[in-house]
Order: sequence, then structure tokens, then C-alpha cells
Amino acid sequence: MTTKNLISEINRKKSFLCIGLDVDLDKIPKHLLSEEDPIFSFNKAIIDATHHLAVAYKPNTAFYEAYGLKGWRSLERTIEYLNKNYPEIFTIADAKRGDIGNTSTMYAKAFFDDLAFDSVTVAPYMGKDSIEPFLAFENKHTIMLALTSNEGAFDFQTKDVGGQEFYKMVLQTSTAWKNAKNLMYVVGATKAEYLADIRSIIPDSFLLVPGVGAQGGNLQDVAKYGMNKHVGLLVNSSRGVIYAGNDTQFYNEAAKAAKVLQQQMEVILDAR
Ligand SMILES: O=C(O)c1cc(=O)[nH]c(=O)n1[C@@H]1O[C@H](COP(=O)(O)O)[C@@H](O)[C@H]1O
Repeated sequence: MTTKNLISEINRKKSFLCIGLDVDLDKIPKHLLSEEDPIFSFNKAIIDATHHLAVAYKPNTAFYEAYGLKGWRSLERTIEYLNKNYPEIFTIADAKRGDIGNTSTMYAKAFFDDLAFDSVTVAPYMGKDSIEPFLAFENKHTIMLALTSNEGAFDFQTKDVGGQEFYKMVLQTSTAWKNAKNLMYVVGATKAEYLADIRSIIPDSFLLVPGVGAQGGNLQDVAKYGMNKHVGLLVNSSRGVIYAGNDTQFYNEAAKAAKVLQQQMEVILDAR
């Protein structure tokens, strides 16, 4: 999907919501466990109930890899279902990959060619030659960790390196990489106050902002400091949406939770 299409979907749906499909068999409603593929059944119900409220879905691959071959099959069925039934939705494989060049190329093929995701998350620690293989894919997006939502973000990312914080150096450096136009960045919603500085380095890039909901990030602050002229934000909530209910009508509860976020986003977008 092109960035242009993503922006027009955001404006059409009045939403920049991304729903995280982080499916844990211990947390899904018990009646689904007797189904042939409980994870896919859960995802399908959530997607069908919320697709009009969200512009993106983000399965975190850990939650699928944890169940081995069966889990990977559930991931494959989920992305196939999204691409076939809701092609206007932006899809994110949250896999946090990145390795030496030839290995990164294989990771990129796995998520862009084989599974046909629109984007994949990557970790920047190994530098330029670990990320450029992802950027070589046309109309695919590589979402690089910049300033993460967790406590450990302060271990390295905010450390001073030659007069500036490390995450700023990462952002600045990445803008010179080949096909940098295909980069988006992850900034945790719990770090909203950093967004103004981040925008001064990458004014036009899309940001994936997880951490609203279960981690306590504030949507209004994220929008205040992080929104650009094209909106430029995808705000993710996983547990706060998908586990809003736990009975046979769980998908209706998820839709209600998604609607609350979408309505807040609509107010923010209308006030621009
Ligand atoms: O890359 C991510 O998506 C990510 C980066 C980050 O800094 N913090 C973060 O929580 N995430 C992911 O975003 C999702 C957050 O889930 P909830 O806290 O349940 O909304 C999980 O899949 C995390 O792995």
C-alpha cells in the first residue's frame, strides 16, 4: 500500500487506529479453544467487528511463533484474510527483525513477498546494511524502532552520544539511507513529550505509536506533539481492544473499545 492510500483511508475513516492482534490462548474466550484454529477464529471475529474503525492491524509475530507451526499458519491465515477481504487496511508484521544484509533480505522476503504484509518492524542496532535490504521493496514500509514505550528505552536510547541523545542520532542517520522514503518509525505513546523533538528531525514520516491503553499512554498528548500535516500517526492498542470482552460476544466489546478510540481520533482530526 502506498503512503498516499494510507493517508486517504485515515481521512475517510476519521481514524488513525491500529489494532494489535497479540493473541494469547490463555486470554481468549474459552469457547474458541475447541475450534480448529482458535487464533484465526479470534482474529477473524475481531477484524470483522472493527475493520471500519481501524486503518491498520498489527499482529506481533511473537504471539504466533510461540505456538510453532500452528501459530505461523494462524498468522498466514490472518494476513490472507485481511488482504482478501479488507485490502484497504494497512498491515504491519511486528517482528522487530534486522541482521546482516543477506539475512535481512530473507526476512524482508518472508514478510513482504511470502506473507504479503505492507510493513514490518525492525530494530536499528545493526545499522544501515541491516535495514537497507528492507527499504529496497517498493510500496512496502519498514518501521524502525526509535524511542520505545518500555522502561528499558532509557538504558540506551536516551543516552548522550556526542551531545545528542542516541535515538536522535539513529533518526538523523537513517534519513540518509537508500530509499529512506520507505521508513516509518516507532515511538512509544508513553514518551509523547519527546514527539516535538522527534518531529523536528523527521517532520514528514509516519510514526507507529504503541502504548495507548494497557501501557497508559495518552492519545491527546500523542496527537498534540506528534501529528503532522498528513496526520502521520498510527496509534496502536492491542490488549485494550482485543481483550475488552471475554464471553461469546467478545468481538462486540472489542468494537466498543475501538469505537471509543476512533471517536477521540475523530475529534482530534476535526479540530485540525
Ligand atoms: O514495535 C512495537 O509495536 C512496540 C514498540 C514499543 O516501543 N512498545 C510496544 O509496546 N510495542 C508493541 O506494541 C504492542 C503493545 O501492546 P498493548 O500494550 O497490549 O497495547 C505490543 O505488540 C508490543 O510488542
